[in-house]
Amino acid sequence: MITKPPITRENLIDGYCKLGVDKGTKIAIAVSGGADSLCLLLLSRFDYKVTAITVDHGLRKEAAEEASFVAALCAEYSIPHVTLRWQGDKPTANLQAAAREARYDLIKNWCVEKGIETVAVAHHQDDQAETVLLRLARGSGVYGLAGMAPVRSIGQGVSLVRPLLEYPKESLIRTVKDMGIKWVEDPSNRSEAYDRVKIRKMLANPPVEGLNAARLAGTAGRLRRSRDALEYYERQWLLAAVHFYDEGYCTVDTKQFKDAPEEIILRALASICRFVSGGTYVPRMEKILRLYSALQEGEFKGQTLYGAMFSPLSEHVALVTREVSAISTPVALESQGIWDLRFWYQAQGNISGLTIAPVGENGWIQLKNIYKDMKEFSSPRLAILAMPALFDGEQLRSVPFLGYDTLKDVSFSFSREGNK
Ligand SMILES: Nc1ncnc2c1ncn2[C@@H]1O[C@H](COP(=O)(O)OP(=O)(O)OP(=O)(O)O)[C@@H](O)[C@H]1O
Repeated sequence: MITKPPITRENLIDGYCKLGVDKGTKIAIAVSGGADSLCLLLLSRFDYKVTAITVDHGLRKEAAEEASFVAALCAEYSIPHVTLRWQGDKPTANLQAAAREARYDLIKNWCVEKGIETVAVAHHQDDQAETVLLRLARGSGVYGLAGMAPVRSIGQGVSLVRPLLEYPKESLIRTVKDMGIKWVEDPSNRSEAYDRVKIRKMLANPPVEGLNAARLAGTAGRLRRSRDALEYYERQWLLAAVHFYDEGYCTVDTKQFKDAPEEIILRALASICRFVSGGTYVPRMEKILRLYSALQEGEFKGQTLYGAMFSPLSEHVALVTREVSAISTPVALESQGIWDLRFWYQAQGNISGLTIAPVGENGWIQLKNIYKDMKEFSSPRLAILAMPALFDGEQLRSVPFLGYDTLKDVSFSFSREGNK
């Protein structure tokens, strides 16, 4: 039996420190009201400037009560607390994943507003072990089996940290019990409708000796190091082979495919797709392999993957641009927002009636009528087609990246979104 380390204030400080979070830092702690997140909150409050955040997803009738429970507990301990609500229509498919994404988004936006750069969540060793088994069941490789990251960016300069990943749930419960604190039990944690719950039950009675949470989490830790090493070499390859442009496209030197390990190139291609299309997904391996062989054979004119389009630019250079048809239809311009998941913008002045859309063929024709020589733009045509532009109805009014602007009473700025 592997002994379980107790979680104390001191070793939590060590844990935060390993994740690059110094003592005294402002931290937002995501607190559901369960034993794990209460443990994290109550042990962090002495050495960090903590604010507790509870998200009410509006999906269970008890959620509002749970948020009030956390608020009351925080008031008792003089800890600042805020409840954020997930408003608007909820999807019917993949509700759990959508709720998680919405939760991180709400928390991130709140942190950006308050100038907080660190969000802590209370995932623990048992969660990590379950994640590894779930991913094994889906055929993951090194990247997935490395489990949940101890630290990762969630965009706009905000990091998500998981300082409890090495601690078993049992020790967190023990700590909260010792404090004499009650907590909330989420009923979905028991519902056998979820694969995670089935795996949890299996781990409570492992069919093979050694198939326990500590071992599985240990394996995830080792694979995380392997993954870090692969990412290091992927970055080196990207630096040598790819030129990324702020306008949201890139060029790839296909000569650099030679001699590089396939794993590195496949990962790099996935990163390129994410950069160009703004998504956070990892494209399916078979699809990346198909793209890779097309690139090697030089047969990739207009080949698309996850909203990124690959086209030959010259003999050994591939141009990767955002697939215009994958961009949603024009959206009304607001005073600030994120467009196409790729660009963050801010607009001031008389913006009513204006929309944002890609330049597209319509905008291109209008640009051609204005500029006699389109070659004066350094970006290739396919990249220009996907650039953000402002329209008044069908009329092109501004393409900030090209310096084209007819909106005298509107000031406008674009930058790449978050960490991309
Ligand atoms: N409603 C919530 N409000 C604030 N924080 C939450 C909420 N739900 C979960 N969290 C945070 O996320 C941590 C993990 O919770 P949980 O395992 O339920 O979430 P998840 O990441 O969506 O789940 P899964 O483990 O299924 O991926 C909690 O310990 C807590 O820090």
